Amino acid sequence: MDTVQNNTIESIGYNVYLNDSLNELANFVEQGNYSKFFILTDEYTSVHCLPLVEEKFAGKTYDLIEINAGEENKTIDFCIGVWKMLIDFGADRHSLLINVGGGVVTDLGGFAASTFKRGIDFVNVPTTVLSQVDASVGGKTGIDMDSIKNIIGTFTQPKAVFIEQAFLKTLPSREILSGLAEMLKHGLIADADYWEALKNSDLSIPSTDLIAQSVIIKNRIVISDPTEKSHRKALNFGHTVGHAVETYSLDNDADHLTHGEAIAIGMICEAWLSVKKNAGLTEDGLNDIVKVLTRFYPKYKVKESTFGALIELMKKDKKNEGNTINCTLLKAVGAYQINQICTEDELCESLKYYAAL
Ligand SMILES: NC(=O)c1ccc[n+]([C@@H]2O[C@H](COP(=O)([O-])OP(=O)(O)OC[C@H]3O[C@@H](n4cnc5c(N)ncnc54)[C@H](O)[C@@H]3O)[C@@H](O)[C@H]2O)c1
Ligand SMILES: O=C(O)C(=O)C[C@@H](O)[C@H](O)[C@H](O)COP(=O)(O)O
Ligand SMILES: [Zn+2]
Repeated sequence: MDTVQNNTIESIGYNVYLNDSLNELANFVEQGNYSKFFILTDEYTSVHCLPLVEEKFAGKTYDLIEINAGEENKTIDFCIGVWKMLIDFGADRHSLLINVGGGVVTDLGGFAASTFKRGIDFVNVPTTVLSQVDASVGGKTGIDMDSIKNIIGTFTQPKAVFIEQAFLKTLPSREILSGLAEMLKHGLIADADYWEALKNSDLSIPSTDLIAQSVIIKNRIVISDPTEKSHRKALNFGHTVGHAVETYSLDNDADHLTHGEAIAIGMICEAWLSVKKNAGLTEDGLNDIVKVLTRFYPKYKVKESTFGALIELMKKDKKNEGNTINCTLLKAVGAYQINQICTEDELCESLKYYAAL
């Protein structure tokens, strides 16, 4: 479970396949006893990634469902579109949905499948770094609504995940960096050696070994707490502030932040809070985190006039209980503390710290 064996990582009732994984997909499709196959893509993955998947379909028929690319389309409207297509194409309960894309496709596709006819099987073929190391694994499915990230969703595990490094050749470098933010998060919450390795690696296209290390860290945490009652909140480090900044940017900037860019900002703020609130992280640890994250990610202008709106968004975070804002902080590089209540003033101070860097 904690290692890669035969290019496979075992999760909760399903396997994550690495290397040669599209042949595993072909086997899965061949042996699965499914009545119909559906492939979900977005407008770019249908061009760049679908051909590689199609090669493995060798004669099997499938129906293609395509959504518009981008976070702004991770909505109920596109989900309804997917449900309608499933109905029109005659999907039954023995159908399989194959999500080929980044986190938007795997989140929305997983949600559509987990609710269609009360749930049909789905598998993920993640095509971005972010979806390979994070979104495709662990069973969080969902869509955004009313400017709240992932507010509607389910915990439903895929039947398998097929990670193929070849997809990353066409991925823009900004998207590679977006996924790197979640990899760095995995180091920060759980593995200081991995954090060091990432700092010193060529990350233009992350190696399958680094991707596997991230999946192992995420998978270990998910297995311990699949529905986020406690320790899974570790995977949300950087996301209290990060999701607020991401949503704000989505609603206000023409060229909005990627998920990873926003989480990088959130990780700086929440690392600062970790020191400020004596969670354990040292000043040196904070400086190291800031140095690394500001090297990878361009500075984003967070204006003080937006702090109020950002706090309102943080109040809607799913980790909160009652009226408090609940963060995951760092005990050290490689160790976390969940359920750390932060006041609005503290959160504003952390944003000021980021803004002044
Ligand atoms: N469920 C989870 O556990 C989880 C974890 C992390 C993030 N997420 C969610 O994932 C989403 C972000 O996912 P993402 O970063 O993959 O973004 P994304 O799905 O929007 O993909 C980014 C862009 O890359 C394009 N693309 C995808 N693969 C490509 C390829 N191989 N070549 C060329 N272009 C390609 C897409 O069309 C899109 O334009 C967010 O909604 C986030 O909330 C979910
Ligand atoms: O898998 C998890 O658990 C995570 O929190 C991973 C995050 O990187 C991811 O962005 C997730 O979608 C956030 O979930 P949410 O419950 O905060 O919406
Ligand atoms: Zn994330």
